[in-house]
Amino acid sequence: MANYFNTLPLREQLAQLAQCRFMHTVEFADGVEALKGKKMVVIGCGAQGLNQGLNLRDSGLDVSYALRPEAIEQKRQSWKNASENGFVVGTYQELIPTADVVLNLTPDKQHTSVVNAVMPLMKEGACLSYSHGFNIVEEGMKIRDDLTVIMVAPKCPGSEVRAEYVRGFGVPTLIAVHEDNDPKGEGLALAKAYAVGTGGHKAGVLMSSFIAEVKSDLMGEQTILCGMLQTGSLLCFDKMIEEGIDPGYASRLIQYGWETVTEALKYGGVTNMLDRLSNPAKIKAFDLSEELKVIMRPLYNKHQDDIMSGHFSKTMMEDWANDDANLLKWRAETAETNFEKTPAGDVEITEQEFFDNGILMVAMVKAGVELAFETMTAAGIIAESAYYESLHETPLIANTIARKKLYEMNATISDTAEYGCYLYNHACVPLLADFMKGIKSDVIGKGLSLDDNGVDNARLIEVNTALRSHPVEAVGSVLRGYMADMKKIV
Ligand SMILES: NC(=O)C1=CN([C@@H]2O[C@H](COP(=O)(O)OP(=O)(O)OC[C@H]3O[C@@H](n4cnc5c(N)ncnc54)[C@H](OP(=O)(O)O)[C@@H]3O)[C@@H](O)[C@H]2O)C=CC1
Ligand SMILES: CC[C@](O)(C(C)=O)C(=O)O
Ligand SMILES: [Mg+2]
Ligand SMILES: [Mg+2]
Repeated sequence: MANYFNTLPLREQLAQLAQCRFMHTVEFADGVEALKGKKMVVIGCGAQGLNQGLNLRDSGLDVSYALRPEAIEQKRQSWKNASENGFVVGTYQELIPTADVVLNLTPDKQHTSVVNAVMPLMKEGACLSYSHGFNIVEEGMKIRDDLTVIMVAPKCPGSEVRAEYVRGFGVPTLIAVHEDNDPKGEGLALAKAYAVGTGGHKAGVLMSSFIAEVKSDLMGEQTILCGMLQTGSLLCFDKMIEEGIDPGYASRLIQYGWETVTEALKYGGVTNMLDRLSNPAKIKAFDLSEELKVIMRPLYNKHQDDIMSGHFSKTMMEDWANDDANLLKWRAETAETNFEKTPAGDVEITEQEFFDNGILMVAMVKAGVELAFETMTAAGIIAESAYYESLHETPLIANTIARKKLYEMNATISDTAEYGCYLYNHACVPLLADFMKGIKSDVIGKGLSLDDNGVDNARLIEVNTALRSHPVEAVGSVLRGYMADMKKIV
């Protein structure tokens, strides 16, 4: 198997990367009809498997779970997830031959072996679905000619796929049909019905390609979504301790601060997040973020370049072949960091205080969102896709940190995202060492504490104009217009 993307001529690579069309509500008028009465068999019952399955069943579809024998015999968590929720559970041999649609929701690392095991059992003309195209794009998996291959990729963690559905909404979703595998021309109808079944159509569906999804998903998760939040958490915590802030307060400010400041981002973009600060604090956050962008831009470019060239996937696959040695080591190291080991203190922080005392966190989010968006679009990824993979998903990942710190984030995201997050973190911490030397508790921990909130009018207008005219704000305000039913979290 060879990297599929790298086998394509440049013009085809560019065409696939640029594939992105926002789908209109009327295109989902048939609801889940294309899947009604069809047997959907999910392989794996983890973060995406369980939550997508619950939504699909609540949308009136027939869902069951095929698990590997050891998971059933040992009554593993996947078995508990499926059976305690009342789903039929069986082996591949029992369930795959009955399936009209097989949903491969196992970790990316397992896709080649899982697909090789289930493909011979799949009935003629059935459909194989993924929620991330790594196996097809980066590993070059070849699927039997009679099978339809689709992708329905929610742009958020599995827990939020369920939470948003239960709130009556959904999460933005990318759908695609693998052009090498659409023998009956029904891939799009199946993918649309699946997106409706998970609730995705209420938040916005992009008709994309396997390639555009993979190259943007990897970039978002490694940089702003997970890498930046992890790096920011560790650096901000250590700085506060160095500055004599109470550890319990510092821990709480970060653990819940990402969620609070990015809630403002979710509702009104970077502009609204910075508008929540006083005028002097806004100018300070803006200046810090401009400085951060200059320092971090080469790192964002490197991540995007390594993703495009296949270097990232090659090195991660080497780690897979080495029993995840790096992943497991980095996971254990993260558990030992000061931030992870310090429980949030029993101290009240008001919603506004998270902004006032977290100016650096706001600056980091702004810098990360804008850099990720700028880097993705410069690489040929369309603005809508880049928006979902940067600004839109950041609050959804921040929510996981509020639950149980970095542990929860890294447990909830895919192993692929977790691996990329550590790579970014290891490169970004030393990169920001000098910058952090100049940081004091006025921008993280205590707030500016000014007697006078006066600012220079011309400078404030300059900052406001720059904020509002960034391209992520333009596409964001259009896309958020489609998400009017989005529910408040904090
Ligand atoms: N995590 C997320 O939020 C997102 C994930 N995705 C994509 O969704 C897919 C699933 O990821 P995610 O939900 O994180 O996965 P998880 O790690 O949460 O779940 C994996 C499931 O697969 C089972 N599994 C593991 N190894 C094997 C194997 N060799 N054979 C069969 N089953 C196996 C596990 O059960 P057991 O070990 O008990 O057998 C478990 O139930 C990936 O393609 C990922 O990129 C897309 C968007 C977001
Ligand atoms: C942010 C990581 C993600 O891509 C996701 C939840 O969308 C993943 O792979 O987990
Ligand atoms: Mg993703
Ligand atoms: Mg991902």
